[in-house]
Amino acid sequence: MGNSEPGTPPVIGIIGGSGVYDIDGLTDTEWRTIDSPFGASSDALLFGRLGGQQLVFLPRHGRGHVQSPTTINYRANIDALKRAGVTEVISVSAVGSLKEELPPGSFVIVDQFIDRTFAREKSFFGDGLVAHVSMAHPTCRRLGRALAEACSALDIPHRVGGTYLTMEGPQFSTKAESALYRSWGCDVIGMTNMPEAKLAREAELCYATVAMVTDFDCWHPDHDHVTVEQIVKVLLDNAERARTLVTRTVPALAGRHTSCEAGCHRALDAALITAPEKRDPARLALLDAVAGRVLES
Ligand SMILES: CSC[C@H]1O[C@H](OP(=O)(O)O)[C@H](O)[C@@H]1O
Ligand SMILES: Nc1ncnc2[nH]cnc12
Repeated sequence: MGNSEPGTPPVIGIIGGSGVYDIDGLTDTEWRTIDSPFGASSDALLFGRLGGQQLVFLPRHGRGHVQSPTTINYRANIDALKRAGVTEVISVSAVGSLKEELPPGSFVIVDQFIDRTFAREKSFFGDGLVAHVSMAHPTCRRLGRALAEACSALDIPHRVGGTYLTMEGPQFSTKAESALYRSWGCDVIGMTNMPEAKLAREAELCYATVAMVTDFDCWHPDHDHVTVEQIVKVLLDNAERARTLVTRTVPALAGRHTSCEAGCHRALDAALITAPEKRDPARLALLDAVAGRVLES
């Protein structure tokens, strides 16, 4: 089960988005299904090693891209990663650009989100055990720094920091929506990173997203609408660079000997509000992995 106490070695989880259905260069690989009380994860998890580092990969939409952004079981995915021992999660995602200066091919190390999704389970907690975690800084600055350094070393055009608007989908935005999100100052748009980032925080996992721009959405005067065909053309090259980026980033994360300096591994310290004697045993049983650290003490 997940363990992020000081001194425990990191286990890096990679959630691969559109176009990223495997990771190159892993040794000792095994696809393993992890049972979760929250249901079925998008696919089995690929366990392996990269150099000396233990790594667990999950294709967000399943191999062959069979799950839509709305039907992905985000809770099962994060719970399964936690049960697999993962301590930090790198999310790789295709996005549309809402800024002229972020053309297709650019990478953004996202540090903020706006959540416009409305048809998804967004919390592990609820009646019987209520918790409120901070989402002021939704990504881990340490993971973000490692990703940015790897982008620089690989000469990948990238921006450090940016706001990712999560829409419900699966249809792309209307022009009016795209203009609205631009007026809010958002940088990129996608359909998956919420509630994923919220759930990673509740599960006390470090989380950072590398967003790979595939298109200009539909606001751009020279790009009247988005199509999957256009996206896939850019996606294949982006996905190849993302795999290289992950390979380069993972060794930099291997040397952590204390729990995350940004506090991700202690997100539940001040989050539970339900009185101990009022907690629902059925809810507690679901939370053995996600909240075991704070429930056992
Ligand atoms: C294939 S384009 C739309 C699809 O791609 C993004 O998914 P992911 O974040 O998993 O790369 C976007 O959010 C949509 O789900
Ligand atoms: N324009 C866009 N809108 C939403 N999700 C996307 N994923 C890739 N491009 C996108």
